[in-house]
Amino acid sequence: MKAINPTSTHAWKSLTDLSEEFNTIQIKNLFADSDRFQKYSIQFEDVLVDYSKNRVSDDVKQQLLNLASECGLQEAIEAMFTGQTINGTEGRAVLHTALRNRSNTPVFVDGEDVMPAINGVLAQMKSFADQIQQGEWLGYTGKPIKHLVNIGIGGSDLGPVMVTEALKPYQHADLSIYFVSNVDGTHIAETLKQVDPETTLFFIASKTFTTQETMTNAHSARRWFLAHAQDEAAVAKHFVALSTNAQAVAAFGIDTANMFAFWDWVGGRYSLWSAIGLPIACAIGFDNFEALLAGAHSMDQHFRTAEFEENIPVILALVGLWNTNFLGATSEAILPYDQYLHRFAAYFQQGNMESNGKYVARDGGKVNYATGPIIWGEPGTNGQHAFYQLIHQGTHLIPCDFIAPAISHNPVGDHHPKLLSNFFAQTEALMNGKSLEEVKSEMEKAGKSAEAIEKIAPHRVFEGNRPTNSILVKKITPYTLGQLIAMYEHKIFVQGVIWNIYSFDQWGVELGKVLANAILPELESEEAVTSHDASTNGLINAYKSFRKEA
Ligand SMILES: O=P(O)(O)OC[C@H]1O[C@](O)(CO)[C@@H](O)[C@@H]1O
Repeated sequence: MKAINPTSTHAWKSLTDLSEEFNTIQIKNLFADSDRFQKYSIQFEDVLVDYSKNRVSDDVKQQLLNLASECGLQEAIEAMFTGQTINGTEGRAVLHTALRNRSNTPVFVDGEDVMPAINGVLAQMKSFADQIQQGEWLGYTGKPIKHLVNIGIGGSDLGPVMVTEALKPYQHADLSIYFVSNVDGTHIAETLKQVDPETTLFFIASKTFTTQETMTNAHSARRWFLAHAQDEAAVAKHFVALSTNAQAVAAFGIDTANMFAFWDWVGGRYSLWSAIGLPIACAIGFDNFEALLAGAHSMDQHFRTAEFEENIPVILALVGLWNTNFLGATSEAILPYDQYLHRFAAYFQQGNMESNGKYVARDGGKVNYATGPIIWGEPGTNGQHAFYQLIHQGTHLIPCDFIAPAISHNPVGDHHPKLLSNFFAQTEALMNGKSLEEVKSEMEKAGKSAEAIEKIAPHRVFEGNRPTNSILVKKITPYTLGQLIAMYEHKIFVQGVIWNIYSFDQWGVELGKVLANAILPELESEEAVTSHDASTNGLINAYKSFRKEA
């Protein structure tokens, strides 16, 4: 992959010039072009992406496309899909696309086709998920499994949580699923209160099988289980491992026959397509898991082959980059108008921020431009009654992605048209705003006094001109969900390429882990610590003093 400082490109300079005009240009005025919606929206199968409500013109779009070319995007895409070592700091390929490569064409890493191994694990997953779904996998007292408990954190948690929540309508009626991630004992304790050891299956999900939180929760689950089962041999019926580390799985006491493998070229936050997806397959059935893979594969094909100007992930990435690097946005909100997608923003908080939250460029120098934005969001309409105030009238420019299905899984009364009317209204309001004149005239019509109008009217003005993308899908199915996830994954990839950073490592999470491991033994004794700065010493010593009263 080319290592190019994007600010040294011709396109970056042109975009900088254009940004002077586009910092103040009114999006609503751009709609004087009656073809704007057609020109600035892309439909791929049942996914429609409308990016027309952005401060984007033909010139801006052209320069963004030039930027992508100058930064070697096409070569970078091919490098990823063909298994080249694009994770430069860990010396690894990045092949979540191979995990869902339904065309089954060979994909080589170091001269070896990875597809047979992928297909082998998928077959193992199918056989296991079928047994769970059909009530054939029996616990130590001969009863079928009813409760699925995934123990994992980060990428070994967020993907399966988000997908099983999003696809709840597809979940087997006799199965319930729980997720334990936090090392806070409350998480495992409250979960174990809800399940029965005779009918519970634990998935210990960890790429490394060394993560402190996961191992601590896994040991607690094992102790709890053995306190009931009183038989080590029963562990094999109730614990499976999803990992790349067979040695650590065996050391934990899980038979490697109950291990579902994946590989170092699967990044944690891109791993739901791998064995990490086993709880998904068990909850919604393997056919539905395969449909999820197929949806992602279709988006992969679109991403790899569509012209950049008609390429959804590329366009979303470029528009996001325009907002971040040229129009001053520092965060992006993901706002699904679908209750089932309530963990979607949290999922991409890791996906995006762990990938592109980096200030070191590929050559080891410090970047001189903004990289990954802060990602956040909640489902509409809840967010409207919480933080939309700031999006509409705050001092920060916050580009928003609105996501909604046209068809609800729960067509109760008029809930869905009401939900969607809010979606459409918000994007319109964010763009159009409301002028002082409009407010004054409304207040006059409502019979307000001149004094009240003078005092209150400015507070009721909306500047508007807030950029939004609208992503409308026909229905949230396993297939379309796979498409949406892959769409955002590739958006992150494109931005990482242009920002000239390594999107697939996560060194920034290491320091805190190391320091916590150093502090843990210091918490054992009651003696005051003096080994840190005054604040950290003070806090540790206050903790030791408070806990005496426990
Ligand atoms: O699957 P593992 O190895 O337990 O790691 C869990 C998570 O921890 C991280 O390494 C961050 O600490 C994530 O990238 C990863 O998804």
